[in-house]
Amino acid sequence: MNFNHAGVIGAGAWGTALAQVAARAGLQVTLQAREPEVVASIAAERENAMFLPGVKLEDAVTAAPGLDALASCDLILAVPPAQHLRSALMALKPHLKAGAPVVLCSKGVEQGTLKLMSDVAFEVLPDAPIAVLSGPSFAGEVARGLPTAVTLACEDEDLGRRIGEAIAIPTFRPYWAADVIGAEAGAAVKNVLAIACGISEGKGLGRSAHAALITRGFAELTRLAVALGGKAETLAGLCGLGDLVLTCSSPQSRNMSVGLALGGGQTLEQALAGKVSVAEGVASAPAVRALARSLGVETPICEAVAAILAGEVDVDSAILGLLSRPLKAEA
Ligand SMILES: NC(=O)c1ccc[n+]([C@@H]2O[C@H](COP(=O)([O-])OP(=O)(O)OC[C@H]3O[C@@H](n4cnc5c(N)ncnc54)[C@H](O)[C@@H]3O)[C@@H](O)[C@H]2O)c1
Ligand SMILES: O=P(O)(O)OC[C@H](O)CO
Repeated sequence: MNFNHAGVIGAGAWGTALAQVAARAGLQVTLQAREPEVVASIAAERENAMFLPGVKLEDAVTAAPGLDALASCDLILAVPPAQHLRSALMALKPHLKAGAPVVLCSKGVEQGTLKLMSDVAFEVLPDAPIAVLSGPSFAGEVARGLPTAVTLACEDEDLGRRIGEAIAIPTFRPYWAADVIGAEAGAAVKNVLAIACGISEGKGLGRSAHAALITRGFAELTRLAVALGGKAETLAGLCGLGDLVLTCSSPQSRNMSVGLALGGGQTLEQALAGKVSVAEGVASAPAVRALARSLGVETPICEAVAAILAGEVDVDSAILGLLSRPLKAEA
């Protein structure tokens, strides 16, 4: 089956950037937007002024308010915030074309159930082929045509390859993989670690601390992913190390910027005030902590972030706690 018409659920920054990529790859694209003003601004100005201002959208991108508009799509890109994926897929279900693959692009763990995005999708859409797209990719950069590469994970590797080829353009290079769980675990945990790196930066702890945090964070991320059934080699790729390095290294990251604000002395409420964009690590941190504990996996950095966000500990005490941990072998 060739893909001709992509439907994108969620016209936030990333949904809009992916719509742009798919259109540049030659697909017709229907972009479902919850906000009437987003539908209107795309129709009138060819721009998503609310979530991705300054990017002129390709003619092949059409915005629509309802998921019924995706009924003829042969490829779905699901891009709502992670905590809303379940409700979005339930709303999609009556309109989903038989056999159309659903590519999960949200990064997080569902609160309450502690499920990865693919577990949620398998529950809601048991008959749909599922894939995961993840990797180092800031929406603004991708939409402006700056280059990157991502992981396209699908248990059916031939389908993963065909989806990857359908949406690839020279500046957006999907590499396929079979390890869906590894790809998703990397995506969810890196957002929590980016908050930690932001805090370190906001407190002025220096470049050495930053590098040490990324490295020990990568060890946590890999341990948890492997305990969930992922492969360590997947986490060494774009959806793990690649995305971790990006998100932990730039204030363009919403997650890192929340950490920067916390490290600079703001409360979580102040750090999130006035933001239209989602910082997924805030919602995922308690879920990642609970998931790791349930599996007996040590994740001290994620634990510290979850405790700070929950107001259980202040930033300075959390840092002291991490620096006072017993010394141990590195590997
Ligand atoms: N922005 C990026 O650079 C980027 C890159 C890769 C992956 N992602 C992931 O993509 C997902 C979406 O992020 P984004 O940056 O596009 O979002 P965004 O912050 O730009 O926009 C928020 C989105 O949430 C939607 N929304 C708000 N409340 C909702 C609800 N109750 N139900 C359903 N949708 C609701 C809005 O309509 C909007 O589409 C996240 O999981 C994020 O981690 C983002
Ligand atoms: O802005 P963030 O922190 O949500 O990160 C965006 C992307 O996930 C980076 O790959």
